[in-house]
Amino acid sequence: MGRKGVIYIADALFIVGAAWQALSNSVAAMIAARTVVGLGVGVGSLIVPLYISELSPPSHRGRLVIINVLFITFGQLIAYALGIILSPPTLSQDASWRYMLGLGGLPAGLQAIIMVFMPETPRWLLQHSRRNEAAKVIMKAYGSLTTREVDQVITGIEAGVSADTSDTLTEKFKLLFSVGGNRRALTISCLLQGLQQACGFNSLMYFSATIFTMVGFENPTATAMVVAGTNMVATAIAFNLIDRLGRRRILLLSIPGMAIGLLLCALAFSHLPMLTPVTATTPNTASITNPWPPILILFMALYVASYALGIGAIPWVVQSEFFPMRVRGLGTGMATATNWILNFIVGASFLPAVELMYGGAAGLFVFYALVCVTGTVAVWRVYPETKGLRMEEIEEVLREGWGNIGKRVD
Ligand SMILES: O[C@H]1[C@H](O)[C@@H](O)[C@H](O)[C@@H](O)[C@H]1O
Repeated sequence: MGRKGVIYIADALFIVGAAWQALSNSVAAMIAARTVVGLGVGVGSLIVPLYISELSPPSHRGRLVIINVLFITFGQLIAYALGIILSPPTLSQDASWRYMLGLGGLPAGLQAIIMVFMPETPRWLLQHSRRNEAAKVIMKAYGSLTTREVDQVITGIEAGVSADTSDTLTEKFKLLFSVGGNRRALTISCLLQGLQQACGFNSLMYFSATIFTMVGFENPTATAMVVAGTNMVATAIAFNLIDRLGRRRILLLSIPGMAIGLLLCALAFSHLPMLTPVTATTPNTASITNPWPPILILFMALYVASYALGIGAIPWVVQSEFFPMRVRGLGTGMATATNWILNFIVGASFLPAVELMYGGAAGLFVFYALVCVTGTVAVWRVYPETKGLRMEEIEEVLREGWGNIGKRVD
């Protein structure tokens, strides 16, 4: 079917799911429709970074994968903006949510149209013995290469392809877990993806409007755009920094930065009279004279910016370049699954945790800060700097142990 085929499937799931949500008239239909969209999210978030990394020349791979994250954060910002624009009085209560959910199919439709003009990846073409087409795609994607250089790239890809196609899934699992370098690549990728979610960032993405209602903002959705906007701007900055500063250094600055931001948010929460998430349907006007709400926004922006500069984008880059070709599909699949499982747990536990935990939101943010502190130690222990290394050299670094930890490679 090819990588493009799988992208079309993801797009179809988004379009059908979005239309179904917009037209649904019962909770059961809505759950079914959201499940379809959920499948689209799962398929899309695995295949798109893989497509990008297989198509891009090694020197640009990291930054091109971050462009994908940049567009995700842009989409999140647009979603918030549409939430404001389409709400009553612009549209009636019933029409507003139908349009919001239905419009979710639009970017997928656009992507499907653009994909018609995009090539298959050289790797897939070589897997299907379409050498001439693969050479053309490489020429186009890599820029100016001589025929000899193109041949070299093809030989490199073919070596991986032939090993890959002859392995069964069980063999791949065995390879992934029994070969030290692969196991280490898997540990690091899953650790980073897990940390990206367990730090609680998406509880802000999903519930910041609820949080701002709880502490008394009159226009909580507009305020929540600060979170989505900061996330996008800082991801754009990460795009420029990643190859210059090095991933390890960025991570070891950004994760402690997040812990500080979270603790400061907890401090702000403890000074705010808060409604519970359940009763917070109308703003808590009692706290409007309190100086802490704007301070809370500032602290949240610090947390979000620290997140987006490092752990928000880097795990996607790492998983696309740490695995040797032979186990890349399986390895990136497991790391992506780790991301979404923890995303689900954080999303589903946020409201009950605020309600039930000691200290409410403040307590929960202290917990997230502890996750960040543990994460900093784990990254410091196992993540080697790979700045400026080619993918084969990264394999070399992880073959014997956790690599050149803490040493500069430039
Ligand atoms: O890399 C992305 C990005 O940071 C998004 O803002 C976040 O919502 C996703 O969970 C994450 O995977």
